[in-house]
Amino acid sequence: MSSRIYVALDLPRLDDARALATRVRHHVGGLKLGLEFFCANGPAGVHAMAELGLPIFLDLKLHDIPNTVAKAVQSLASLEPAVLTVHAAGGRAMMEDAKAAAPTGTKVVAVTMLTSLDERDLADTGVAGSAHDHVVRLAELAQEAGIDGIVCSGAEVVAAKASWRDGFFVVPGVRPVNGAAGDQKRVVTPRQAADAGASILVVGRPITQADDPDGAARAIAGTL
Ligand SMILES: O=C(O)c1cc(=O)[nH]c(=O)n1[C@@H]1O[C@H](COP(=O)(O)O)[C@@H](O)[C@H]1O
Repeated sequence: MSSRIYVALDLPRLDDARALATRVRHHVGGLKLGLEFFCANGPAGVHAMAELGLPIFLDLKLHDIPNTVAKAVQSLASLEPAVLTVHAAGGRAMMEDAKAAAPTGTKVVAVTMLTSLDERDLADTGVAGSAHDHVVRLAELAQEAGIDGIVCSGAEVVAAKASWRDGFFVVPGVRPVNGAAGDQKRVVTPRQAADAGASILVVGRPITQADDPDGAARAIAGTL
């Protein structure tokens, strides 16, 4: 079985992203390309990374009116990403239209509550209640909208999965024991994410900023 670890290549330069991916490719199951990479390199950069032969997770976190998101998804369709993100806060119709516009082989997953936020941040945006309840509510909405899964922290996977057995659960905010959290607030270890039932673990800086990215990826894979 291929690794559940997707490395987040949050780098602006194509050459750097390609070099890093080439180093860690035997310890990861896919490559996640996000806003930083896409804004700098565009669709051509995604095509270039796809040549490495690993599944591409295109993390653009689309969030706009349904028509705009659907048209954006159509514009990305030729890239045929394995996974594509939208924001669950965009609502049911936006998620339905995103899924309808996506290629059949692309999993559309909705970001529920960013792992960089805690309950105080949630309150600041006018949302009362716990992170747990917020994620479970948005997971239900995503499921009703007919998309493939959600992005949430490892702490919420078990609860969200209880009513969505075949959902696809993406867990970022993953840190090895004693790893620096940085801007992430809801973190779990790779082992905790895997045990909770994550379909994919997204790991960025613990690999990309390591002195030995290859060794770091191998070590993380070895804990699963
Ligand atoms: O959608 C994501 O991938 C995502 C959602 C979320 O809630 N939190 C989150 O950190 N991410 C992404 O996951 C990656 C985490 O990177 P590191 O914190 O460096 O491991 C980044 O590329 C984020 O954009």
